[in-house]
Order: sequence, then C-alpha cells, then structure tokens
Amino acid sequence: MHVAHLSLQDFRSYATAEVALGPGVTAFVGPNGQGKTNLVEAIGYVASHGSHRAATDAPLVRQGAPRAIVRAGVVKDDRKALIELEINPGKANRARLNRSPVPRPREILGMLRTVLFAPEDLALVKGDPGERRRFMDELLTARAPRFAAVRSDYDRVLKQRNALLKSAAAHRRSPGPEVLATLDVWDAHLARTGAELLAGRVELVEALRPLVARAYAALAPSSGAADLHYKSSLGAEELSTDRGRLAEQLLAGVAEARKQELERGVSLVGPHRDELVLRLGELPARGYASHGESWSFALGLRLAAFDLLRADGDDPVLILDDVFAELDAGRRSRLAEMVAPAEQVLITAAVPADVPAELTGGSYTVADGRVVRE
Ligand SMILES: Nc1ncnc2c1ncn2[C@@H]1O[C@H](COP(=O)(O)OP(=O)(O)OP(=O)(O)O)[C@@H](O)[C@H]1O
Repeated sequence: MHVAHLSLQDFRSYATAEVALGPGVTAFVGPNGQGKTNLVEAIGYVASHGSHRAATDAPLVRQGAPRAIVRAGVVKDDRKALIELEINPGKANRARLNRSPVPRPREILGMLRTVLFAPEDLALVKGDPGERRRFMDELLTARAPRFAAVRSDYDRVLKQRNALLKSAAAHRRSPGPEVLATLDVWDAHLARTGAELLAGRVELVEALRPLVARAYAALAPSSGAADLHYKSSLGAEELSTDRGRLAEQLLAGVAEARKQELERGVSLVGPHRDELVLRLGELPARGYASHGESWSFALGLRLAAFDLLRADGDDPVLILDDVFAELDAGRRSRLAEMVAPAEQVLITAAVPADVPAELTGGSYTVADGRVVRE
C-alpha cells in the first residue's frame, strides 16, 4: 500500500499542508525544527492512532487551535480510500472513511499500515519494559486490529482491579467477603482478556525471532546474534498459545499473588508486567549493548515488523525518520539496500547528503512552514 496524499489542518506546526506522494522513495529534507518529522508523524498517526513521540494527543494540535485534522489518501491494490481523523484532545476523536463518519476511530485501524523508525526507538532497547510491550501491542494491532479492543479491555480491567486493590491496601485490615468476591470477578476478567493478549504476544514473538535475527545480521554482520524471548510474570519458562490453558495459568498466578497484591495495592501478575527480553549473543541487550548495537537492534525490530506485515500480503508504508545520519557508511548502504524494494519509503533528513544515493526518488524541501516539491 502507499499514501498518495496527505492533508493537514492545525497539526503540530502546520496551519495547513497538502502533500502529494507516490510509490517509491520520497525524502523530506530541510533544516532542524522545520516540520519534517511532523509530516511523517501525521502519517503514523493515521495508521496507529498514536504518535511515536507524544504520549497524549495534546501536543499534536497546533498551539492555540481547538483540534487538528489529518487526512490521508491511501492506495491498496489499486483501490483508494480517504481516511480522516479529527484529533480532539481531552475529548473523543472522530474518524471518517471516504467522507462518511465511522462510529469509532478504532474501526478504521488497519486501513493504513506503517512501520516507523525514529531516534526515539532507541528506547525499544535501552528503555523500560513498557516500551517493548507497546512495540508488541502496536504490532499485534497492526496485524489484527481486534487487538486494539483486547488491549483496551485489558487496561480497563486492570484499572478497576488496581483501584480495588489500592483501596483494600489503604484499609490495612483483611478485606471483607464483598471485596474478595468483587476481586474474584476481576480476576476472571483479567485471566480471560490477559490470556488473549498473552497468546497474541507469544505467537508474535515466535514469528519475529527469525526475522529480527536476519535483519540484525544483515545490518551489523560483525556483531553477535540478536535474539528475543517473551518473559512472563507467570514465571513459566515455556508458554503455550492455548487461550484456555493461559487463562487457567493466569487465574492460578493471581490466586497465588493475592496476599501480596492486597498488601501492595497493585496487580502483580499479567501481561502488563511481562517483558520482551532482547539478547545480543550471550548478553542482554539492555544495559550491555553499545549505542551503535542498540540502534541496529531497534532498527532490526522495526525491519522485522515490516517483514511480518509484508508477509500478511501487503507492504506497509516504511517511514525512516532521521535514521541515516546516525549510521556509519556500511550500515547506511546495507539499510538502503534492504528498504529500497518496499512499495513506499518516506525518509526525513536534515541535509541531502543524509539520503543514501541508493534511494533515489522524489524529494520535498521543508522550510519556513512550507513543503515544496523539488
Ligand atoms: N503543537 C504544536 N504547535 C505549534 N508548533 C509545534 C507544535 N508541535 C511542534 N511544533 C513545532 O514543530 C517544530 C518541530 O517540527 P519537527 O519535529 O517536524 O522538526 P524536524 O524538521 O523534523 O526537525 P529535526 O531535523 O530537528 O528533527 C518545532 O519548531 C516545534 O516548535
């Protein structure tokens, strides 16, 4: 698939912007702080309904404006779709598909699929486990949009359960039968939705493993092998992907942790406490990998995500935000070679020299709030 047109209204630094795009490579080039990332961030937002660099929607709306609108014309197998998202910080966002409102924005997840790699992705390797959980869940949702509902159900259950545990912990005496009965209900919910999420992640990690190893070896051939495994808060070494079995394991896990959870006032078992462990050779990547190795590992994860989505039948849009300036000459040309065949590659760079010669295509200059085709 590819994006044929991007239209912005009050998004980040843009009062308005209209950008025509086509398949192949397009580079956005211009000095720092001129709005290159804002453009690709908008495309990423249409795909994932989130930003790769802001935890909430508020920073996406132009200072002083009440809302932002992002429209993307998407072409998939010669069929065109116009996706529109209205971003209303603090209120519900609205979505339209081919100019008709859709009841909930999440219903159009999957219409545009992107894989975006940006400097912030270093946190995939160096950051907290939450970064890697988000990576898995976003990829799950990109592959199967129903996971957006699974994740939001799970978050809702967790919030309610934590509120109950917190108030029980605050009372500092044994909870009464009513509290315990309510907790039983939340435990069952947590086990059911948690098992769904857990099974999805375990399957995902198994599918990603060989792809990450291959991408990393291609990018950094002289470094150790990249590997990953899913570490569950259940402690079980091997996790099945049988939902029923996982739900039983989760139920047993929360039952075992109940005393401790009531004391601490927080849910200690479930996919929200799990970790995606990354390894380089014999060592964990987090805390051991060099800056360059971490960067290549993060890139390897994104390229593996691209391969996985591509294997589902259609190339996602590949976005490389400020990536090439960080790489040495070898990695730069290996990466360029790897991404060149993708249906659409969007690149941002501060100077033309940061766009590898192998990636020829269209180019825009971004400066003074304007996006001008070269
Ligand atoms: N909500 C907002 N309202 C107005 N301006 C904003 C908003 N959010 C960001 N900006 C402005 O957008 C600019 C940053 O744009 P962007 O991150 O796209 O830059 P860039 O061209 O990718 O720069 P670099 O090369 O440094 O990465 C900054 O000047 C910032 O002040």
